Amino acid sequence: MTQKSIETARLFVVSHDSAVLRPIWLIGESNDWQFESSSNAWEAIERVQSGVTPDLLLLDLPPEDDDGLHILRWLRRLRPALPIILIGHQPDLGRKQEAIRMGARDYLARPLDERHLEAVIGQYLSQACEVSEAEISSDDVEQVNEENFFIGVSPIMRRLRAQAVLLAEANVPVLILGESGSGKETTARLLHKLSVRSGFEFAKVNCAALPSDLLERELFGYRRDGAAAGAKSGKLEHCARGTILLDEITEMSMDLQANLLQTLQNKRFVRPGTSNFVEVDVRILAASSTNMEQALSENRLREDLYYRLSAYTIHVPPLRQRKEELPLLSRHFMHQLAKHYGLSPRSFSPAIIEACRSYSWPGNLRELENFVKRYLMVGDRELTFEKNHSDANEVNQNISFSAPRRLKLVPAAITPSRSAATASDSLKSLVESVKLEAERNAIAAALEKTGWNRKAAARLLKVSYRTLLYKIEHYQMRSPDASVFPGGNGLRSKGAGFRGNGQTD
Ligand SMILES: Nc1ncnc2c1ncn2[C@@H]1O[C@H](COP(=O)(O)OP(=O)(O)OP(=O)(O)O)[C@@H](O)[C@H]1O
Repeated sequence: MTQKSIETARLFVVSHDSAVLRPIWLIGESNDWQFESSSNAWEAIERVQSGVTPDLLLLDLPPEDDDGLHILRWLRRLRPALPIILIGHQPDLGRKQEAIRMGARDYLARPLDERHLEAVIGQYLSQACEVSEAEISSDDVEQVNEENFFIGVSPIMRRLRAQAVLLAEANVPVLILGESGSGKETTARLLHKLSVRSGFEFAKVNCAALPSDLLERELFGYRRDGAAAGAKSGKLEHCARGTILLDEITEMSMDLQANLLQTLQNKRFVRPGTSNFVEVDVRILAASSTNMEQALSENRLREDLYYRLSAYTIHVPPLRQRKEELPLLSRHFMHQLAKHYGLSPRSFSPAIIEACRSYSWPGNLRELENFVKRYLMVGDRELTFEKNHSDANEVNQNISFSAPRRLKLVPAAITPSRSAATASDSLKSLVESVKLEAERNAIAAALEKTGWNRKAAARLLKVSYRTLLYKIEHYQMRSPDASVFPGGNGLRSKGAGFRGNGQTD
C-alpha cells in the first residue's frame, strides 16, 4: 500500500498560459507540492501514458477549443482514477456539467482566485492521498442506484469501469458476461448511470424467470380484452429513452429471440395480439452467466442475435480474480447492511479477512454479501477461527468450497460433534448451519421490527413476500398471536399472510 503524505503530492498542470501556471507553481512551492507542467495537451497525454503519475491534474481549456473535453476523455480512459480539474475561460454551466459528467472533479472559471485555487487543490490532493492509502479513489466507487454501488479498485475492475465509461457513450447493445453473482446487473446499472439515458428508466427482466408467453407480454405488452380493452404496454416501452437489461438471455425462447433481433434492427415491434407497430427507443443490454459457445452449439441462442449483441462484450471477472478487493467490499457490505438493519457495523479481524482470502467464492459478490450479513447478525459469538495445520491445497477452487489454508470457520457450539467429519465437509456444513441461523435471526429481527407485518418484513429483508412466508414456515417461526391459527406455525395453509387480527399484511 502506498503511504504518501500530502506534502509529497504531485501536481501536473496542462497549460501554456503563465496566468495559470504561475499561481499554481507558487501555491505548489509554498505547500511543498511537486509541480510538473506541459504546454501541450497531447504531449501531456503521452506523458501520462508513458508513466507520469500525478496525484492531481489541472487542465487549462483554451478558449473556444472543443478539443479540451476530448483531452479529458482520453485522460480518463488512460487513468480513470486520476482526479482532474478543468480550468475554463469563463463560467459556463453547461460545459461544467458536461465535464463533471465525463468524470472531471471540478471546473474552475477564470480569473483564478489564488486562495480559492489553493483550497480546491488542497482538498483534492488530500482526498487523493487518502485514496492512495486506502487504495481507492472516489472514481472507484460509484453509486449506481438508490442502494447499490459499483466498486472497482483492482486493476481488472478499473479496466472494466473504463470500458463501461466508453461504452456508456455509445448507444449500442452490450453483452455482459460473468459468473452468477459477479456483478453483471451492477455493471449494467453502471452503464446506464454513465449514459445520457440515466435520467430515464432502467429495468431488468430475468428471461429465466418467466415462461415464454409471459415473457413476451412482459417485454412487448399485449392487447387487453374485456371491459378494460386496449393496448397494455410492456417493459420495452416503459423504459423509453432508458435502458433494459435482459438477464439470462440464453433462456429466452428462440421465437422471442427472433422478435428481439427484429426489434434491435428496426427499433420497432408488433405488439402481440395486434398488427400495430410500436416504435421504441430503448438501449438493450443482455447478460448471461452461461458459456456462450455452448449455448450456441446447443441452439439455445440464435447466432444472429448473439453477433448483434456481442459486438461489445464486457466480461465481469469472478471475485476470486480480484481478491484484493475483499477487504473493501466486505466493509462496504457491512456498512450497507448495518444501515439497512439498523445495527452497528462489526469490524473484520485480520483472521476473518485472511480466511476470506483463502476461499474461492463460487457465489461471488452475492455470496460475500450473504457472508457479511451472517457475520453482522451472529458475529463471532458463534464463529471461532482456529489454525488448520494441514495447510490443505485449494483443490478445485473454481467449484468447491474448500477449507481455507490456515484458518477455518468453526462454530464453537458444535465443534465436538463434528470432529469425525472431514475438514471440508465439516466446514461446509458448519458454514451452512451458521448461514441458516443468521438467516433465521435476520428474519426474526425484521418480523419483530415490523410487528410481524410480513409484507413490511419482506421489504426490509429485500426478499419476496412469498419467499418470506416460505422461510417463516421452514424455520417454524411463530408470531406472538400464532395461537389463533390452526396448524400451529402462525401461517394458514391457504391464503397465508393474514395476520391474527384479520389484517392483511
Ligand atoms: N462492483 C460491485 N461493487 C459493489 N457491489 C457489487 C458490485 N458488483 C455487484 N455488487 C453487489 O453484489 C450483489 C450481486 O451483484 P449483481 O446482482 O449485479 O450480480 P449478477 O452477476 O447480476 O448476479 P446474477 O448472476 O445472480 O444475476 C448485489 O448485491 C450487488 O449490489
